[in-house]
Amino acid sequence: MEDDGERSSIVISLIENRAKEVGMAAFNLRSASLDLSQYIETSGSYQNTQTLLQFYDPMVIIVPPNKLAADGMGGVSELADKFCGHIRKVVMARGCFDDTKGAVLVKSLAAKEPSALSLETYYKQYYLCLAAAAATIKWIEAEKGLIVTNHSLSVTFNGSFDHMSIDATSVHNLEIIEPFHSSLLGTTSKKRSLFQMLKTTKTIGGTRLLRANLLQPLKDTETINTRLDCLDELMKNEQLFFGLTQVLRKFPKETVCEVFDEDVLHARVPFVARTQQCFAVKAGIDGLLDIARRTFCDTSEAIHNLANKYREEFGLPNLKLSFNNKQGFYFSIPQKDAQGKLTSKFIQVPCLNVRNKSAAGECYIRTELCLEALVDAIREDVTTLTLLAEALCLLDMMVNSFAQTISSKPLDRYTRPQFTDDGPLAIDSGRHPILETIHHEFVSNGIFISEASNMLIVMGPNMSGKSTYLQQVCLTVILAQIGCYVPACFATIRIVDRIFTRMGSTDSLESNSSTFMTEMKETAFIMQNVTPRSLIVMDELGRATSSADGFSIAWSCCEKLLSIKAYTIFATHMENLSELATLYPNVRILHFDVDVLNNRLDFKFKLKDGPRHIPHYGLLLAEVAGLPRSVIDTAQCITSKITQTERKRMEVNCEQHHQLQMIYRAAQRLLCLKYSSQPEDAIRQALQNLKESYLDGTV
Ligand SMILES: Nc1ncnc2c1ncn2[C@@H]1O[C@H](COP(=O)(O)OP(=O)(O)OP(=O)(O)O)[C@@H](O)[C@H]1O
Repeated sequence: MEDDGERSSIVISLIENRAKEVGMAAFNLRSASLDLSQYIETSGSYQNTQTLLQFYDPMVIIVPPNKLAADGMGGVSELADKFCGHIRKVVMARGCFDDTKGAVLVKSLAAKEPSALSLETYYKQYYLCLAAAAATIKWIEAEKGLIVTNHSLSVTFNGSFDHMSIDATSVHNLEIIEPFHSSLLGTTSKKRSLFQMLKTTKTIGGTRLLRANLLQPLKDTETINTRLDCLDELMKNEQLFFGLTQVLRKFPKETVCEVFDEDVLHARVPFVARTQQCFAVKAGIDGLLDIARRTFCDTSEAIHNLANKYREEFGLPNLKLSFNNKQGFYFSIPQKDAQGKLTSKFIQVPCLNVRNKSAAGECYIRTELCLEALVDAIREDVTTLTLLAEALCLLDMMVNSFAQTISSKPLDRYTRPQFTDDGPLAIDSGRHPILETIHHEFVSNGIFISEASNMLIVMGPNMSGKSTYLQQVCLTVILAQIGCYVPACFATIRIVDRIFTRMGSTDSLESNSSTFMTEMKETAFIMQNVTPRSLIVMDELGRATSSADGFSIAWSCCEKLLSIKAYTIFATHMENLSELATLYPNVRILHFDVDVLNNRLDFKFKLKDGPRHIPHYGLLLAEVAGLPRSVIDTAQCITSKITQTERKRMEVNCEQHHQLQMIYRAAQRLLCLKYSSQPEDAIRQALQNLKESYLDGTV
């Protein structure tokens, strides 16, 4: 690769969509590498993009032509201007930002396809950075005469540097933005998503910020804690909370609507649109505009009066007064009515029409002048205004969403979470934030997962609450990392940098994949992208193929995940998987408590320690679902024979490894005490208790 001795060797392309999602492609000419990033911009001043630009310090920034965003913000093009003191800005036509071409280029040029794009769906999801890649490569080829040969480019994909990354599948599985349309709880009522639950914001900016935060929670403990401090203050100081709620309700209206009339809306019907445009600026702002507006109203009224007069005078009840942008007002009369009745008087309409049109034209010109004057007046303060708008959006999210949600629950239902960099993920009496609002007797469950015990295997019959629990833990972490209280008595969270989920079992017709292939592709994606700070939840991995293969895949995936420090929760029906705990002391087995009464399962939804064998729960549930008795009897016979020998072998194994497990459990308790904020006396006592239970063999 050529090095022309320039200070920087990085070429960046930037593009954004209307939802303020930004795609960036950073090409390093020296190292022949391409970094792709795509993230949602959470601030009007493009803080995320600025951080990345500072990080890369590019020599060229390529942007599409400037187009004011819907909210009047300048967009990435204007941002590039800011950075262009010493950097060259290049504007390339939108057509050069071609995501399909970008995807083809990345696939063919990359030495190794970036694992983050290993699923076809991710090529669709990350279309913006692929569009940026197409523009970057085109510019490099044309301007630098540099041709990248096939399979030689090192391509990496980053989400955003400062945020937790949640892939699209997990956003769907966790029902963060949209709920599944399921009939959970035996009702057909539409379940809400986390976004819908929290969407009590009052401004569009606040709602957008909330959505962006849920899709990209924070990773920076300081910012999260600052938000939580604000929330503490709001929860303590009722007057402040209600005061801010009131002010926020009025604020945007008072400032924005000093000049413009808030009731004036965009309209499609031509005459209504013309009227709305004439009345966009409030009366009293511009004298000449008021006069032009009066003329417009007078001529419009005169035309309507004339139509009424002609109807009566010439006996034309079917005379219709219409309007279009080209002709203005015009009469239409059915031909049979018009014959022999029309006189030259009808010519008067065009005269009124011309006056009406010119009055509207005058209104437009004056309105534009008012708009320019307004823009001039605020131009100097635009940076301050942008910051103010950002602060207002944040305040809207904190007050109207977070504080409002928490305060609408009974006292102490939500608590402030704590954070560590390498401590456990510990939640006491956690609840599912959405299901607990629907289900009045929702049973709380905790979690303790640490580096000494970084995998939980959760077992239990169907319908015992496994999937709900997995979703609950992830949603709690997300809530904590956006700076909100969480539905639990206590929570301490190791900052999570990625959440991965493998749940559900739907075929992907779109990508022509079977249930099993979809499952495997998603699992491969997790294995390739997992980091030591990830939280992984897997629901019944390996059930979509033959039981032996499914089991071996589940087992080996667990082994792979155990070798890194990521925290994994694995829900399964495969009882044999509990044997992992006999080989790996950092695996902990839990089960959902269920009683069997008169051949019926009584679900307790309470998570308990250790494995528990419930004989033939699948058959019991199948019977409830209506499978014929004879079929159930035969199945019962077969399954007893298979499981008897298997159970004996497992029990022997368990006993042998009891001692090792005890050591690990003691280590876990010690780790817990290390991060405990209890007074010294209490910790001494806990250590003493631990010693005694260890000696008794009851840890
Ligand atoms: N903690 C809880 N408290 C009260 N009800 C719960 C709780 N957890 C789950 N439920 C109820 O149980 C139903 C089934 O839960 P869930 O789907 O999580 O079970 P599952 O064990 O994953 O089942 P399967 O193995 O068949 O997928 C939920 O729809 C909910 O109504």
